[in-house]
Amino acid sequence: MKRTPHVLAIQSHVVFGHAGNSAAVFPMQRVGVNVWPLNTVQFSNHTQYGQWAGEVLAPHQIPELVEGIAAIGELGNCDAVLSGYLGSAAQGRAILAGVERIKSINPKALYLCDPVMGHPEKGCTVPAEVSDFLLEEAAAMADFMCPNQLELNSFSGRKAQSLFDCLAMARALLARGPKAVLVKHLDYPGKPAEGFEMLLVTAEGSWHLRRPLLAFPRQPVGVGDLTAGLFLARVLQGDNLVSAFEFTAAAVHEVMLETQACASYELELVRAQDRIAHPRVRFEATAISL
Ligand SMILES: Nc1ncnc2c1ncn2[C@@H]1O[C@H](COP(=O)(O)OP(=O)(O)O)[C@@H](O)[C@H]1O
Ligand SMILES: Cc1ncc(COP(=O)(O)O)c(C=O)c1O
Ligand SMILES: [Mg+2]
Repeated sequence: MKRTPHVLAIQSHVVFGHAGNSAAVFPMQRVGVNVWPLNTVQFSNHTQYGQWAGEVLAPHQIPELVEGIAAIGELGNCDAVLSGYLGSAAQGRAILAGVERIKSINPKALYLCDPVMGHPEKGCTVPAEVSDFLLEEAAAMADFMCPNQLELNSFSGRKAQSLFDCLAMARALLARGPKAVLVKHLDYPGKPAEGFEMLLVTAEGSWHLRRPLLAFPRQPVGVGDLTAGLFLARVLQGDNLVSAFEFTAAAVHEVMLETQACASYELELVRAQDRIAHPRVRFEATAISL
């Protein structure tokens, strides 16, 4: 029988709704992965509501929790680490120390870093020390990075001017160490208005994918976290990177369709669960080059 993969997922938790682990854990489980959620914050709701209650986990808790798992002899069963929103560079360094510890016991373990910097237009940004940390330190250790275009622009210090420019930026990030860069959401002048586009860049090649752009009165939050979690889950299930990319686009689109049909602001993950596991739609990634 095929072993069930295990993922240590280090990101935020919201009590109500879906963002961070609250957007990623259930879908990862639904596609067949055991998830160990390590919640970096516990907030009442995601921050786009403009108000929330709750607390940030003290940075020393991250190594303590990882050591606790080591102490019961289970850390070597960790197949991958997923990290999302970071409150500080210190929290990021604690995560990298955990990744290093896990890779020393299980050299095959993977690390996916979602370099969350928020959307300036959504009113959510991270301190400069966090973006420096992501580019200078996390990229060197990550097997996969999943920025959106705003995050990629921020790494590059300029705005992408074309699709090929996005590709060049993703390749520059790839050159810092990861095996693959998944750009979850492209944005460039001249992008067709009716499409939502993504990019996968590896040492072997680059692939572009377009799915329909759906209209929402308020953009749902947590889509990036869902995307990163599903991509990692499918890679751990044995998909090649292009198949995992195509699966992720389809499964996320199914969630967006269900969310739109329910006129919901929060992602309809429970209602869409069968379609997450078995998407009815399919989008083909097409190879592109510079
Ligand atoms: N098919 C779609 N149609 C319309 N909006 C979408 C679609 N897929 C994702 N989105 C929206 O696009 C943004 C996704 O951007 P991305 O950068 O991947 O993630 P996030 O902002 O969640 O980290 C979110 O605002 C999400 O609600
Ligand atoms: C607590 C929390 N975690 C994570 C996120 C990131 O979500 P997204 O996937 O939309 O980038 C947000 C966005 O507002 C948030 O409030
Ligand atoms: Mg995001």
